[in-house]
Amino acid sequence: SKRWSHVQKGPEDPILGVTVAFNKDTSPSKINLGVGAYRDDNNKPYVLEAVKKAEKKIFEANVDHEYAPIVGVASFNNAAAVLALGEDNSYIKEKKITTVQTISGTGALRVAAEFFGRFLPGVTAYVPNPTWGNHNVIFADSKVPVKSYSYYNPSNCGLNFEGMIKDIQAAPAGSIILLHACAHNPTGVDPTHEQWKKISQVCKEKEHFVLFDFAYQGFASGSPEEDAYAVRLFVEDGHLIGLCQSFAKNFGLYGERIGAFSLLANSAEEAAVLESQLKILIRPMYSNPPVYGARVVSSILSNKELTQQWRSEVKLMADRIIDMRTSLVKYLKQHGSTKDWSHITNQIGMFCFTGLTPEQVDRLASEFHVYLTRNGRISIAGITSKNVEYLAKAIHSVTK
Ligand SMILES: Cc1ncc(COP(=O)(O)O)c(CN[C@@H](CCC(=O)O)C(=O)O)c1O
Repeated sequence: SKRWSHVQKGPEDPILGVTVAFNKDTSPSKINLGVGAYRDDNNKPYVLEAVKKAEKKIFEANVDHEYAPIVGVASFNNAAAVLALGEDNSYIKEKKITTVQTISGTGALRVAAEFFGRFLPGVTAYVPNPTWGNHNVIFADSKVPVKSYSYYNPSNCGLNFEGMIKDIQAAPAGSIILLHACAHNPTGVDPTHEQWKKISQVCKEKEHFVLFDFAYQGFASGSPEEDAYAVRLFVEDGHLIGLCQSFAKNFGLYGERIGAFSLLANSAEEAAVLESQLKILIRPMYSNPPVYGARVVSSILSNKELTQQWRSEVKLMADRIIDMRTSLVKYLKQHGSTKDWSHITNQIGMFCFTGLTPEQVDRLASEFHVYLTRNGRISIAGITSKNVEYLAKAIHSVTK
């Protein structure tokens, strides 16, 4: 039959497609700097000890496999909100917040976007330029108009703060402003504390709705509290924020698809109304979320020792990333590069926006078997003490 003959073959995803190309490469010196997934110094995925201990407890508890509620595992939802907002947050204490478990961070963003499409009709979402590629598509597929605000300054590989403020001020009052809470993807450039205060003030003046994408808590600086600085500042300043959380990177639970979406409200009654509509939205989308990842995260965060173990491990991951940044710059200099690579160590989190052109990126793949996204973003986690010198030589070769 000709039923599907009109369907066109689509392109690979710009990020996940890099792994497809990497897997096809047979060179022993190939390096994958594409997908933002942590690897240890042996380039292996890292299963946290805290996760292994939690899994043992879950196994020994002989749990069943019944459905979770539409909103997910309650103990996880509460733990996720407490981790982001803090133990003594008044919205949590007064139940002026609704949190639903989602299919990881992507699912949190999609549920949020679908909710805005229904209840903020015609309101435009503003995302940073550049941002995680999926942001634009998630809003577009949810029928939420999406535009960009200036964010990155290519001339110094830093923040275009003036441009960001100007664009946020120029957006129609009450727009949706998406902010990366920490470890901006793809640039690795975060506002300073002072700049966050100004951004908060401008969003308040314009009565914008602020949606935080919080995909790397603990992973950026090594401190979950430091990484929550912007989120907690905005709540302090009175913003009733939306919050999308991913537990993929900071708990190493990528494939378990564990995330959360929270909305702060004026009252417990309003929070309950919002939750009722979130349930109506989720039910026909995926009905209810998978329980395993929620059980692992809530087992860890409800246990002092496991939480302490997690904190030390997320700091270990963050510190290794920071070490690789320093090491890459050292070898670039050692191998004769005279360019300014200070942005590699100034930037924070999983990614570095190198400034490499698409043509230089193509050469790294074809001549040196080094794979990264064409916008010049590298996932630092793909760098190890064994391949960092080879990488530095390759980057120097294509940039000299
Ligand atoms: C800012 C941001 N938000 C949300 C997500 C969604 O992560 P979940 O796995 O759905 O929780 C990512 C993951 N971005 C990484 C991982 C690969 C991908 O999904 O693109 C990346 O950009 O490489 C992200 O970087």
